[in-house]
Amino acid sequence: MLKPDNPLRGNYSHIRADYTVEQDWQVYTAEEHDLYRRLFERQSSKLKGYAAEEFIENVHRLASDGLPCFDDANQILAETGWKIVAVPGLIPDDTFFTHLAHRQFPVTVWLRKPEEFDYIVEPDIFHDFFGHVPLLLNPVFADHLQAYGKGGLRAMKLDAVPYLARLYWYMVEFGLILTPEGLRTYGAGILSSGGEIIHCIDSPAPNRIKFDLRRVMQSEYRIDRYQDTYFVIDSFQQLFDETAVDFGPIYEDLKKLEPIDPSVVLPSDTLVSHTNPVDQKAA
Ligand SMILES: C[C@H](O)[C@H](O)[C@H]1CNc2nc(N)[nH]c(=O)c2N1
Ligand SMILES: N[C@@H](Cc1ccccc1)C(=O)O
Ligand SMILES: [Fe+2]
Repeated sequence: MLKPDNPLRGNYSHIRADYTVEQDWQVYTAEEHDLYRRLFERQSSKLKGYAAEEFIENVHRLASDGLPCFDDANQILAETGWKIVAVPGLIPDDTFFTHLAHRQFPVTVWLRKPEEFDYIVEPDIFHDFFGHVPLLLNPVFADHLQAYGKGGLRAMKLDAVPYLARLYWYMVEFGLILTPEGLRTYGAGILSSGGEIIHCIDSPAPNRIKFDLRRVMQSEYRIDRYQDTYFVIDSFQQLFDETAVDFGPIYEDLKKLEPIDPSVVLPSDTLVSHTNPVDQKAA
């Protein structure tokens, strides 16, 4: 569970039963604060015209000089009834779902190394905090994420976690949203990535398909490269409403179907084109 070469490893003297730890903010080095600052500045400069407005306004409210202090962020998050809890890395599914169901978002405490500036295989504090936390301040998205946590516990009982995990992947991590101003992203996996934030909006290569719950939950994904396919919502309210239905019968149907390859476009898919005016974008 711990990252083997994690420089903070020695400070997780106590991992609680719910996999939370103390964020020992004093332990971060000046080099780590500087690295976080550079990651933050690089990503912030790319948000305009690429990130959803709901993300941009809240990322600035949570901004700190260097690594974020979770206690400080929690003062702001009280507004939507969420809080951050510190975790040492990826935690078991049931624990993760339980935290979300209680409006607690697990944020990894350790920061990537300088040589991992552009790419990291597991979530670190930059991905988790910069990518995920701002939208916890959006009331509709915040409610969706709690419902997802409750749905996760239910999916475990129904032997359906892989279907639900695809929803998280294609929405919370890699989701696009079609706003009146143009196509934007709200997915944390994209927002914390220097390359994919531009790619997902501007590149002619990926498929951009209108959100369809069953289609998403039937679609496989790749974790080791830019996505072949992004799914596009019209609003967070749409995401909330269309996932508020009983997934039980849907899981049963999906268990009888073959998964869809992530690079495939089906005749039933509605494609969204990337037609954003260039002059709205960050330099
Ligand atoms: C299916 C489930 O949503 C997913 O695998 C979970 C598991 N544990 C996790 N643990 C952390 N810290 N962060 C995560 O995003 C996840 N994702
Ligand atoms: N409606 C889902 C729960 C859920 C809500 C929102 C997101 C994901 C899952 C169910 O019946 O299991
Ligand atoms: Fe994530």
